[in-house]
Amino acid sequence: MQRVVIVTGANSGIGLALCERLLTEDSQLRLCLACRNTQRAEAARSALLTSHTNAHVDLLHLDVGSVQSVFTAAQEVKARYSRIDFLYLNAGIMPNPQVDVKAFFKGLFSRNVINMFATAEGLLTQQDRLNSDGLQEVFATNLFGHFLLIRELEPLLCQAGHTSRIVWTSSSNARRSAFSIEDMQHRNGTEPYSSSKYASDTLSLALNRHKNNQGLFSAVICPGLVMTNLTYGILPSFFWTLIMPIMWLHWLFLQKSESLDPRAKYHSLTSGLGTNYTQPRKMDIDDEMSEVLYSKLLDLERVVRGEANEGNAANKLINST
Ligand SMILES: NC(=O)C1=CN([C@@H]2O[C@H](COP(=O)(O)OP(=O)(O)OC[C@H]3O[C@@H](n4cnc5c(N)ncnc54)[C@H](OP(=O)(O)O)[C@@H]3O)[C@@H](O)[C@H]2O)C=CC1
Ligand SMILES: CC(C)=CCC[C@@H](C)[C@H]1CC[C@H]2C3=C(CC[C@]12C)[C@@]1(C)CCC(=O)C[C@@H]1CC3
Repeated sequence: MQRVVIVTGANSGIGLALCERLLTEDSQLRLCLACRNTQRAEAARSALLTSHTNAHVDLLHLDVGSVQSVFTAAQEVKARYSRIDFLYLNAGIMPNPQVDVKAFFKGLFSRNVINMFATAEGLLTQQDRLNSDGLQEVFATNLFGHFLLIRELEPLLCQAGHTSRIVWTSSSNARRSAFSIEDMQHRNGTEPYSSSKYASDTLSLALNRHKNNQGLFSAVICPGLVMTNLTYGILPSFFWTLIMPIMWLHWLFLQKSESLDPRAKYHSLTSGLGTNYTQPRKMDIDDEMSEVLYSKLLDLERVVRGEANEGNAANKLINST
């Protein structure tokens, strides 16, 4: 049977590389690129069709950071497909990143140096803002839009006798201490990216608890450090060339293993000999918090559905979540 795969943020970076790989693994796929920028999406589709001439590649307009766009895109998906096999939740932003250079040099000579290179702990802050729905942009894009998409697509994801999978592109930068359940949108901090990625790890756990019995399974992956538009937004490309030898040395310390566990994040790594492999690592998440987050997201979903139906002002949202 032809498998249906949807990838958000598929027009560049990791999303596009993933699509390339998926078509190499299974040329019969029905692959749907869910992107907000139509021009870039078309360019991505053409590039994929150049290397996979007979592939079936669809385009879907989706701005995952806009509630209305998610609802419209989900309607379109339901009209096009009767089920979804894989939903890759990959779109993500890190707006206005700032590197704390002082902390970097301090970290370089500390015992925490390996961890610093792997997770950027203490090094990176961002400037977030409210979007037109009245939500924090990073939370809305990296987490909530994807949550709404899952909720809207449940009829296609939870089908009797069929297994569907959700895969979140998380990050080693996801950190418990950057996330507060009282402030899930991260209105008050300076690490919205880290917070949103921790929230997706936690949400994945709750989704597994609530949906496994309906045939829906959620997994979290960590791509490591990849040179994309996102990383070029942190440092210019010549800087990356300069620090690459240090970054590469870090990966030499990583070892190989394999399993499948809803509490593990699957890290994509490269050994010192250049072999690529995946390593599951336990996530710092717990059932209780994942349950609270899940119910808070459901509350927020009810609010935005009310907003979408009534067309009310965004201010209500800000006060109620
Ligand atoms: N690069 C890295 O080292 C790491 C990246 N990641 C994660 O990988 C994922 C992909 O990022 P990466 O490939 O690096 O960076 P890119 O900036 O190349 O890709 C991000 C993708 O997300 C899309 N996107 C952003 N905002 C929206 C939106 N509102 N609606 C729809 N699509 C949107 C972008 O589309 P557009 O062209 O329209 O902007 C683009 O296609 C992200 O979730 C990121 O957090 C995780 C760990 C490390
Ligand atoms: C000389 C100087 C100022 C070097 C700074 C190095 C940092 C810019 C990198 C060290 C670890 C990197 C890292 C990321 C960004 C760049 C670093 C902070 C990510 C946060 C990028 C996006 C992710 O999702 C995870 C990455 C972890 C490691």
